[in-house]
Amino acid sequence: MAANLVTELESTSGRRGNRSRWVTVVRTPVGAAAVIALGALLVLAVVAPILWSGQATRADTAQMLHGPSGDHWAGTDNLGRDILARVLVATRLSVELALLATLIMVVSGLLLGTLGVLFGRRVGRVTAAVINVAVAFPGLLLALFFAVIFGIGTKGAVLAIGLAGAPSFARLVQTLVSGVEQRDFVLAARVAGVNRFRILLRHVLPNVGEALIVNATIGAGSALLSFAGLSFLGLGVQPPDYDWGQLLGNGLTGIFEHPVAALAPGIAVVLAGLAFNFFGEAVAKAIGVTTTIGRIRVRVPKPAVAPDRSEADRPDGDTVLQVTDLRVSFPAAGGVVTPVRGVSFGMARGETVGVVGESGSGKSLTALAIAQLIERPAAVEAGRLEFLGTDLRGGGTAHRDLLGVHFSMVFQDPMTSMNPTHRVGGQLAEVARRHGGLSRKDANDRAVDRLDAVQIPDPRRRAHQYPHEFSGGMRQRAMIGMGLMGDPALIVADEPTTALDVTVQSRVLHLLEEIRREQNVALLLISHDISVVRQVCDRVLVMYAGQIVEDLPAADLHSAARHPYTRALIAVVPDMHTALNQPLAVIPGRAPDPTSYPAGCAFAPRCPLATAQCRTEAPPLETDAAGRRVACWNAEAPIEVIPESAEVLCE
Ligand SMILES: Nc1ncnc2c1ncn2[C@@H]1O[C@H](COP(=O)(O)OP(=O)(O)OP(=O)(O)O)[C@@H](O)[C@H]1O
Repeated sequence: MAANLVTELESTSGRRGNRSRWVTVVRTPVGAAAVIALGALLVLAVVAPILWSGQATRADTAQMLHGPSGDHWAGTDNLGRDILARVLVATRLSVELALLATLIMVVSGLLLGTLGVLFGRRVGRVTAAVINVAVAFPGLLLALFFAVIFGIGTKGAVLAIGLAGAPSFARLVQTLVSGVEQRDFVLAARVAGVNRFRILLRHVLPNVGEALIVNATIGAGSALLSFAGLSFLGLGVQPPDYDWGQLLGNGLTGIFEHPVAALAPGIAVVLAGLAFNFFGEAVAKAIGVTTTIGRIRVRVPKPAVAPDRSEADRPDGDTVLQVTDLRVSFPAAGGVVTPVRGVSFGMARGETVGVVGESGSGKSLTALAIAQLIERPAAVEAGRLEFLGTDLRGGGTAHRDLLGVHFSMVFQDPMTSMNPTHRVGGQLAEVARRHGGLSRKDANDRAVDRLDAVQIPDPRRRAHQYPHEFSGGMRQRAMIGMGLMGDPALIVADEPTTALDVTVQSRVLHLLEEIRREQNVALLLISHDISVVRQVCDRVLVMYAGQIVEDLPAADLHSAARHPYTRALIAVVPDMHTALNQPLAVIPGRAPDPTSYPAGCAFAPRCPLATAQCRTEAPPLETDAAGRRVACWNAEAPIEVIPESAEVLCE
């Protein structure tokens, strides 16, 4: 409760903080000047042609090339037209063209930069290579190149400047998008079966939008300057139309006799460029602290939600998941690394299976492979990979729908599991709408009901809040609620409590256990913490170096673990008898890197029982009469060896 309160206070102050940061920016001299200048520029662009176009086009042969006077503050041009009026009137065309070029830059940059999200990594890599080549050319050179291609004139210049800016904008989009793409809420949306286009629109772009807008604003300033440059060179706006660049070019011909004719449009270009740039910089500064990719702010997420499906829709039998010889590989410098090497296990309805092992043992990759969340260039292979009787190998929309409805995933960090830009209730409702075809109202009602089911107080009000308004434990419970929007047969929870404090941890675990019991859902709980797994699970899979080395009932962990690695994991858990004045025990040595697994048993270099056979021959995972599995040549070594080996292992 206290934790919730603190987080809520922090959240509220965070929101207030965001608002006050904006106010602070407007109050800074640069921020205020940028806002005023940009506002004035836009107003001028609208009103100047209405007020002064007559004066700007009226030729007066008696007043040709006059210097500044009371009637003509900036003098007159070679036809006797008022230069100041022309500069003011040219504001509209100059700004319009700059904005148009910026729009082309943004749209083409967005298209290029998001191809990877829409069409997969391979397309993304090709696009990135093309962008990298394009970015290597100076922008002005590209603009001149395109200007020649599209022809001299306004249209050609707009296209040239827009397309010349596209590669660097596309690179920015790619960088920002790739930072969001692998975040848990995006993975959750993928598990929920949300298609790529919708993931891009609803989850990815809202989280990078502000940074893109800021950069587009700065880009508009650059486009304005580039446009002036092209018009100045005679490649942009052509008479009788005129913009600042063209006025500048005209003024420069007589700069020694009549410098104001060149200065006036020159000053206009510089001031307008600065207004856009400073505005962009000021906004960037305002949102820089909070925005970035993980920023907590306005709208929110997409969860793994889905509507009910009757029991009859499910395949027969008690088996929820069957995994045989699962392997996950990645291309690496020296060839291929395989951090998951032949994992096999099954799960029955209502069963709770824990997966333990040191960091890097392949626990998360196993879960991600089951959830179909591993993409190329990584490769997932399996002898069998069946969820509710359906073969998941090869992917496909049907599998996505099946996973979206009956599979749910709870990630480690409740802060990143939900999309910070959407309301919690909306995120829960999304998959119900997608998979169940529920109306918005029904989906929202179900979301409230599910929030209630995971013990979120005042669920109707909470459904309207954003994730940053929830405490860590509440967010994690909401994430679990998201998984309950459908009719889950399997919940995979990857370190669901690691980021939470101890009291909240036990509430979340208790909730998962309650759901498992009441709804007969299978639970795959991944954890570093063998004592948590022992409390919650029926069965434990012990992973080491990408393989299952032992599979045994959780109740037997202390009394009947046979693999020296399992024994060591148990031995290093502190208990009531652990001396508080001694450093905590650790398993000596290091787990092998996936790039260099040793021959024989991967644990042999750290194992006190290792023999010559262990070092040369990998032990098979053998099943005993009781259904327990172990991969160790010395599994039958007397159990008394545990305290002894623990001592050795915990030196
Ligand atoms: N995209 C990747 N490319 C190459 N190697 C990877 C990639 N993702 C994970 N690995 C490697 O695979 C191994 C297993 O990773 P995994 O995340 O499954 O471990 P884990 O047991 O879940 O560890 P932790 O408990 O720290 O999350 C690690 O050595 C990791 O470095």
